[in-house]
Amino acid sequence: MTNLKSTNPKSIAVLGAGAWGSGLASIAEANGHRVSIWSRNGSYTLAEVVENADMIVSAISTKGVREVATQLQGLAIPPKAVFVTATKGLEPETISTPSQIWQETFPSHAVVVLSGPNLSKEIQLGLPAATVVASRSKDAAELVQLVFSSSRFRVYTNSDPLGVELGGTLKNVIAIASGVCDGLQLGTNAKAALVTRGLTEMVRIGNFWGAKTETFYGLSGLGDLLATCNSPLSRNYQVGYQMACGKTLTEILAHLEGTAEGVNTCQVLMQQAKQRNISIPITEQVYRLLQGEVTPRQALDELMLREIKPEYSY
Ligand SMILES: NC(=O)c1ccc[n+]([C@@H]2O[C@H](COP(=O)([O-])OP(=O)(O)OC[C@H]3O[C@@H](n4cnc5c(N)ncnc54)[C@H](O)[C@@H]3O)[C@@H](O)[C@H]2O)c1
Ligand SMILES: O=P(O)(O)OC[C@H](O)CO
Repeated sequence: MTNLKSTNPKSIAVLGAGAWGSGLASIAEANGHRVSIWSRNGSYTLAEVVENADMIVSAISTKGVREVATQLQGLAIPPKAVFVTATKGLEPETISTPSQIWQETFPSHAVVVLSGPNLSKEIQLGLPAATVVASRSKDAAELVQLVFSSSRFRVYTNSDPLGVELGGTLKNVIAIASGVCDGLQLGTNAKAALVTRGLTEMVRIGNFWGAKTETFYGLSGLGDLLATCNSPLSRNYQVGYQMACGKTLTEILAHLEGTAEGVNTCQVLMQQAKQRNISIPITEQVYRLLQGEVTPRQALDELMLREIKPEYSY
């Protein structure tokens, strides 16, 4: 059965040759598109890669997004090129999401967020997965949907780019907590409670910033939360798991393959929560753990012994 729509081959520039940039490049290439990849250490220049691009896909870690966007600003970008961002983080200085950085830098271009339960190692193995592409431009989201959809990668459109982007970003902190939960062997009940209350925390922060509640119950929120909180393939989960096993954050990060965005996201969220009086108790304990202020067991006790309260208080 093949009922996937197709589109003419497009020129796709992928920025970032890490795990996810390479994964997205492979999906687009397998769908017959012309893909060129740029990375800091690669042999092509940014100008060469974006020349004639129909789509510019960024899978750069948060820390490099503004720097690369600024470098691109001085280059000749095709006026109709669509920007796609797959980064899951927040810029500490501005609290901007990656899509906000791209939109601010390229105000006349459409920007699409691509986010979902997408552990790149599983996708490399050809295992089935689904994702979400979200934009204020329906046409741009539908174009990105066509470029990436395949029998192994099901792509849904969504009109809440902020909610989709925050789902992928905020779940990283809860994934660190889930790694701790498994590392301490706290059991399935504890994990269910943690992930469910983690989702409540994500909705609370997301609503504060203007994202829609229902987006967090979709693939880019709950979906990504389930994948990341249950898989040792997740780098964020690994940070928590290994801390629960007694390693220090410095030791873990020194050997971690790729980027665990949740470490920085947690700091940004805590600053915001303090300034704006938002209750994010799980994030607070992850923050204190990462800072070395509490042990994993003390963090657990702090959460369990909080003042008792009603379940819903968004
Ligand atoms: N790996 C996954 O399974 C996965 C899935 C979905 C989303 N993501 C998100 O995608 C982003 C990238 O993840 P990854 O796993 O590919 O990470 P990675 O560490 O493997 O790759 C990061 C890439 O960003 C580049 N980069 C970092 N700083 C830069 C700078 N200052 N200038 C230019 N380039 C810079 C690196 O060179 C590298 O190419 C993260 O935000 C992550 O949360 C990852
Ligand atoms: O390895 P992580 O923890 O960055 O998670 C990767 C993706 O975000 C999963 O969707």
